[in-house]
Amino acid sequence: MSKKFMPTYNDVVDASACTLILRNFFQKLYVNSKSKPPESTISTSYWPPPLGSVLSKSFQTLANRYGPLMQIRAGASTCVVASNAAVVKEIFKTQELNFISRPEFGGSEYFIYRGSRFVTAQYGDYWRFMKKLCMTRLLAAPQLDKFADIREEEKVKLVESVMTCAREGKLCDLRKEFTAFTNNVICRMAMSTRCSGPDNDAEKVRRIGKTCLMLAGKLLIGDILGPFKIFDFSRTGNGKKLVGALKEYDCLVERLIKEHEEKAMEGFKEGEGKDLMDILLEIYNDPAAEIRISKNDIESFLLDLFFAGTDTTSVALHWTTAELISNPEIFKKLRDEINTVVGPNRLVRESDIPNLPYLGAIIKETLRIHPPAPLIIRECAEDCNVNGSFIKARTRVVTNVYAIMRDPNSWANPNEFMPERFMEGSEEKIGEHQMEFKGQNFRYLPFGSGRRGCPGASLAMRVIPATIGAMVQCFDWKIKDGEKIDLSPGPGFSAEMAHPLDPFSTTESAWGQASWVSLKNDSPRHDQTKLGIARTEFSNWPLLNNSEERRNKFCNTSEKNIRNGE
Ligand code: HEM
Repeated sequence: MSKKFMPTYNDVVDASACTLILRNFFQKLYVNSKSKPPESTISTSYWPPPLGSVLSKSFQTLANRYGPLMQIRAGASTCVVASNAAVVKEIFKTQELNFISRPEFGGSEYFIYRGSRFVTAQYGDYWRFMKKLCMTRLLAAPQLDKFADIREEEKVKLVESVMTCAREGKLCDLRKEFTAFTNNVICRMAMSTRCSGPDNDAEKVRRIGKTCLMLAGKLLIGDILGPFKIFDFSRTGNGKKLVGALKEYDCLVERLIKEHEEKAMEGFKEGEGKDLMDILLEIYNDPAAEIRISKNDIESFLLDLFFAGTDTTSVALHWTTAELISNPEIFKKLRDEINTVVGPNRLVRESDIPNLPYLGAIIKETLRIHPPAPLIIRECAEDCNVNGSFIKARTRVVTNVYAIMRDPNSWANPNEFMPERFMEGSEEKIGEHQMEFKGQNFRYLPFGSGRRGCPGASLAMRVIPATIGAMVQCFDWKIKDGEKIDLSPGPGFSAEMAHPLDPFSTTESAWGQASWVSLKNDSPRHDQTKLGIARTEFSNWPLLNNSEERRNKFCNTSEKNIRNGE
């Protein structure tokens, strides 16, 4: 029952010359394929590459037509897409070991750390050793507890930075603030660096990471284009740039490793915490370690943590803020909960999270409706059958988490933001599995599932609620009358908002209403800290559809700020 799909190009937003070439290509492919026998019993569709469309949404639309397990061919690539809880249970649980590896992504040929990368490592001794290390030491609760001060300090700095913008009448670009915050948290935990100081190493890591992700994304599209790789200029342009960025990272981290080794030789002072690089170097130097890791492994692993942990967390913060601004009654209910449990004299702490169920429900609902990793990619090790359909060894299998967490068969009003569904006693009878993040409830998978699931879930579930709680305590957010925040997801693989919250501005009169209290914090480091807790009115910039108009507006304002010496 193999169905064929004639691609329509309505999905393709960028109607460029390239699209015309691709249209011819896909028409030919479609015609040619008519005479070929189907390779499997899975419904097959031939699909244009992702130029401008939201991949997870497009896959969801195709799944409505072709079923919860379908095969998609785009250019030289074939992949199988799973889109409902029952099918995914078979992949993630019943046949877990067969689907535990990840394929190498586009551009991996350019990765100087090839062979030692963790996120794309094949299931084997190295991956098992590193995963166990993550779960039992590096990202386990006792180690996360040791880093609690770092996260607390960075959260206060974030709040202060947004507040400074408000106080000085500057624009506040929330997306940048959240990215710098998550970047600082992970860089400080991993290698004791942050975006400050003369070297500004964390900022360098952020910039390099961003470049690598952008280039790897382009190369991935090159992968999909197959015969049209030539138009991607990857071999001459993006590939070289990627190698360049990775070499820059290599130099930076090698220096940091040297500094860490020198520090270890001197010996740690009492009470001085070890960061992840210190722990990894200990394992590197341990002759009895189960697996001997190299310095290359350490560098590559830290880059993976950075890739996997920074954007996902900041995107979740961004989406949660957008939903709270769009839903003032939910915002008010949350602030009431925080006022009752935490009070007005200190910021929400991670230890408060268990006592703030509505805050927890809001974060869970955000991760359901706007998953920061909407498509999970694995690879099938051996020929097998899933849901009665044959899947060939080495096939890429994409789990469409976005579609699963918006499946009307699993969720009431799936496209509505309703945190109440995650509260105890909810009529949705979500069940206790829903309350944890190991992905054993196969209709709720923001962090994936099983042994290959996200090792950073506990960290994310400490950082996101505490940060959102503090932001809700400190700021009032308002949209200009009659305007709405555009909650559409961004194109391609991205999980970001298509139209990020524009830079915010605040008015004098609103600032005049600010009330001040001092921040009381048990941690001795915060004794001296005075923080203004302000009920500040931020007005969202008009959401302009025209990107030229958006750019002009932003540039004009920046220029004005520069002229004013800000
Ligand atoms: C809201 C935040 C986050 C979300 C939604 C998220 C989501 C995910 C998902 C869906 C996967 C794939 C799981 C699978 O294949 O089943 C994953 C893998 C991974 N995540 Fe996260 N993640 C987040 C934060 C973090 C953080 C903070 C870190 C670490 C600092 C991290 C580190 C990783 C790593 C290393 C992997 C690869 C694991 C492996 O291949 O075995 N993530 N994450």
